[in-house]
Order: sequence, then structure tokens, then C-alpha cells
Amino acid sequence: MTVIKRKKITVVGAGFTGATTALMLAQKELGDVVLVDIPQLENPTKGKALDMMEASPVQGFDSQIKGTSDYEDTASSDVVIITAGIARKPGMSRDDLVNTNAGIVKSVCEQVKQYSPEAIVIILSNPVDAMTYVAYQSLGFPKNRVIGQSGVLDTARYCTFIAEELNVSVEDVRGFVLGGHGDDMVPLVRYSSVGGIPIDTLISKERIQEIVQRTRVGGGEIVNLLGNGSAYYAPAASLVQMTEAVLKDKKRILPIIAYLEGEYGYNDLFMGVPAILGGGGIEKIFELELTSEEKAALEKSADSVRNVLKIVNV
Ligand SMILES: NC(=O)C1=CN([C@@H]2O[C@H](COP(=O)(O)OP(=O)(O)OC[C@H]3O[C@@H](n4cnc5c(N)ncnc54)[C@H](O)[C@@H]3O)[C@@H](O)[C@H]2O)C=CC1
Ligand SMILES: O=C([O-])CC(=O)C(=O)O
Repeated sequence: MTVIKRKKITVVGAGFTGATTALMLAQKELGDVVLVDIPQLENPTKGKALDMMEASPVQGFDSQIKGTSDYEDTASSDVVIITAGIARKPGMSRDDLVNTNAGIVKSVCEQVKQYSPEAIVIILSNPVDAMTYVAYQSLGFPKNRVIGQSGVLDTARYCTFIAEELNVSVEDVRGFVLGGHGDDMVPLVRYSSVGGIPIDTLISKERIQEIVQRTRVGGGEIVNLLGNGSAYYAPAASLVQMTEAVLKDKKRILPIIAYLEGEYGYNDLFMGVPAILGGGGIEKIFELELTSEEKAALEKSADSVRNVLKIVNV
């Protein structure tokens, strides 16, 4: 008899982003979820998972959520999401996290490689463009199976601000953010619209520039408000959208961090670009025609990513 098995999703790091992601994945019944943290935090990790399971009768989801520090529990995962690492506090940049998190991401990837060699891996840990590179090197997986999260979140912020500006539904806003996940990211105004109407016909140049700038420092805005950590609801929602695109082979066109081999003129670099995300992971990267101004902005963003890579020490 053929038995159809549920998908298995591992979330490494059971902190703010990891725990929120685990709950959202289960609520959407995308698969069974294994939530992993370090041995010293095994009981709190088990406690979070059990607490989520106890929400399942109320909310009516049948996904299982298991908390653990043992990678054997993660074996043969279809998707692994890595949120392990430290988060920034007010006054810090994402790049300040680089060497602590590079060591953590590398050690996590060694376990992922051993226990889930066929998984598609999505990285959240910051600075995420560089951490996706570290993961790619540590995993040794093909480039289509190593994906970083930045553009879905940055685009979500951008679209939130546009919807607010025009007092329209967020559902009707389309936008794109290219480049690295830092203050030089490149929201593409020319490719932004509401209900198909280009935003530059509806919002003044000055206001658009303010929205672009607010998007670029959107992570910092939340860090300053929270005071003791960084954003987690919208980052978790972004990870869930990417995971859903993979597990349901939806072939969504999403801005994601991909390994570039000539695209946009870049080589041996992970950076945010629009791509088709489906059952094969990154199935195709789209190369948009850019104006000279947009190209210069992308180059500045690529430089910032390269500069972080220069100081990675693993
Ligand atoms: N790329 C993006 O768009 C975003 C990235 N981030 C980044 O995600 C990371 C996590 O953020 P939060 O969840 O808010 O932090 P958090 O501090 O709440 O949670 C991180 C968790 O990772 C765990 N951890 C540390 N080393 C580990 C290891 N070797 N194995 C397993 N778990 C380990 C910690 O014990 C902690 O529970 C940070 O680096 C943050 O900057 C956060 C939001 C958005
Ligand atoms: O800002 C941070 O440190 C966390 C993050 O990447 C974001 O929320 O965009």
C-alpha cells in the first residue's frame, strides 16, 4: 500500500523568528515541524513546541511540532530553515553579527548536511547575504537548494508603506526590492504598481524617495522600537511564503537571495534577485533591464555585500 507522508520542515533556532515561523508553518499545515536549538535550551525549546501543539485543537491544525536539540530528529527534512544566531540591538548594524553568526551557521550546516542531504535550505541569520554564502560553502549543496531570505521581507515593508500612503489594500500593491539586505538595498520604483497603475503616477517623487528610504532602514526602525532584538512577525511570514512556494511547487516569482554566476554581471556572490521558487528550489533567476541609475545603486549594494564577505572568518 502506498502511504503518503507529510512533508518535514526543520527550523533551526527557536528564538523569536524560529518559534514564530514554526507556529505559522503548522497553522498553514505545510508539514510537520522540528524546532531545534542548542542543548542548553532543550527544555525551553520542548516547552515552546508543546505550547504550540496545545494550540492545535483550538485552531484546528494537524501538523506535529517537536522541540529538540538532537539533529537525529531532523533527519530527512524536505526544507530546513536556519534562524540560529544572535540578533542586533539598537546602535548595531547587521554586519556587526558576522563572525559570531558565521561560526553558528557553519556548525548548523554541518548537521544539516549529515542528516538532510536532500533538503532545500533557507537562511535567515544575519548578515544574511554573507550567511547564505557561508551556508552554501559548508553544505556543498547545488546552488538551487541554498536560498537566503531578504527580498520577501523588504518588499513586504515597501508594499506596506505604499498601501498606507495611498490608503489602498496591501493586496493590490506590487513591488520589488533588489540587492543586499542592508541600508543600500534597491527598491525598484519603476516596477512598482497598485492595481497595475505605476506608483510614480500616483505619488510624488519626494514621497516615493521617503518611502524608499524608510524601506531601506525598515529593519532598524523595528530594532529601535523593540529595544532588545529585531523583527520577527514579518520575517517569519516571509519564510513561510518561501517554504510554501517550495513545498507546493508553486513557482512563485519572489525576490530571494541566490548564488549569482554572471547574472546582473556578478559572479560568486549571493544577493537578492527576482527568481522562480518551486519544488526545485531556485528554478530560474530573472534579469531585469536596469537604468544606469538603478545599476549604480545595485553596484553600491553589491559592494556592501562583498565588504562583509571580506571579514568573514570561519
Ligand atoms: N534575513 C532577514 O530578513 C532577517 C534576519 N534575522 C536574523 O535572524 C537571526 C535570528 O533572529 P531572532 O530569532 O530574533 O534571534 P533570537 O535570539 O530570538 O533567536 C536565535 C536563536 O538561535 C539559537 N542558536 C544560537 N546558536 C545556535 C546553534 N548553534 N544551533 C541552534 N540554535 C542556535 C539561540 O539559542 C536562539 O534561541 C538573527 O541573526 C537576526 O539578525 C531576523 C529577522 C529578519
Ligand atoms: O534588522 C535586523 O537586524 C533584522 C532584519 O534583518 C530585518 O528585520 O530586516
